[in-house]
Amino acid sequence: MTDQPLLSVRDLAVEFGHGAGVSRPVDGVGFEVGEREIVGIVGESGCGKSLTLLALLGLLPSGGRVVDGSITFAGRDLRGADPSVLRSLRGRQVALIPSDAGAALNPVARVGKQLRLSLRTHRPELNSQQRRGRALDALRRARLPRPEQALAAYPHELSGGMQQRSAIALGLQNEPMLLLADEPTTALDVSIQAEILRLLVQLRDELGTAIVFVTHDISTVREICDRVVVMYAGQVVEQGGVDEVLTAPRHPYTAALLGSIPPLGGVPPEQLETVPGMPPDPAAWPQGCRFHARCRRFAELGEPEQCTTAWPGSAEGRALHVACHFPSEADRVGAGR
Ligand SMILES: Nc1ncnc2c1ncn2[C@@H]1O[C@H](COP(=O)(O)OP(=O)(O)OP(=O)(O)O)[C@@H](O)[C@H]1O
Repeated sequence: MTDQPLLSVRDLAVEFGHGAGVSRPVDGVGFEVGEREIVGIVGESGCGKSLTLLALLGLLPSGGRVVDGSITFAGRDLRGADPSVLRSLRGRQVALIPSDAGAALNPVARVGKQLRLSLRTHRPELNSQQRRGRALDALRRARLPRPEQALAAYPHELSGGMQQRSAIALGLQNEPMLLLADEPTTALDVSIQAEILRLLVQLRDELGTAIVFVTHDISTVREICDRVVVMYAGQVVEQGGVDEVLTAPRHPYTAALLGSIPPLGGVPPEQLETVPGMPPDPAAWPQGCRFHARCRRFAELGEPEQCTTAWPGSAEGRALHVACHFPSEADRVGAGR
């Protein structure tokens, strides 16, 4: 790995709306991704994970805009980049795999045609025979069992798992440096989910592609990621190496998320605890630590005033970082809720 991270995001903020109706669902997010690294972004629904990914590629939904921060990819400033630069980057150096393969694949075009069209855009130097060969290679790499048949198939003729493998092949055939995967397995059966996760790790090992993996399920982070970024209410509350953060979470929110998944060995789903309460609204973020109203430690400590008045710090850069006024030194799963 070089000294410079492949991707560096600092103080990223995204807003929607205007005047009194403004909301800021991403509010000061910072993290880095090194070459060949798999970084998981985890947090409950609505905490800003997807918008963070979309902002990196200039793909925010209409009305959304980046209002603060910097995005540096392979030494280039992406925040200030021209839309044409971002367009040529997408699919060539950075690929996005959405949760629903249907959104990545065109339903009315055969898989092979879609792969070849993308190659024609990003690799104009290849002739049609080379494009076909390369498309076939991409499907083989994505471990489609009958790649020739898949080339000739329409997406609806493939199973959900095979569609997702085709979407991964489409994303990876140009050998991008970075793959952004937004909940890439949620639409799939549990056994297929595990296969797709294994596939992503294999592809990183074979091609050296760094991966940012967005999920609300912290157990998948444990399986495939090197580092984890925990988001809550538009901010990063804890980040660091997976082993460190997931075995000894320092932020009460991380501990609560870990308490809401089955321990290894499993318990019946009805006995699982979720994080009690609801996340706040991005149009009216609470003052101080945004988690305080749901934080067991805040209650146990007698509701310290600083938790309700002061944001506990920023979580930037690679170093293990926790944004809490009262972090655990060596918390254990569930102990900090
Ligand atoms: N198009 C939009 N206009 C206004 N606000 C939006 C828009 N899209 C998202 N938001 C707001 O941003 C918040 C974060 O959305 P985002 O999709 O990034 O969450 P997420 O963490 O990826 O959740 P999930 O796991 O459900 O996908 C949402 O809760 C919503 O309040």
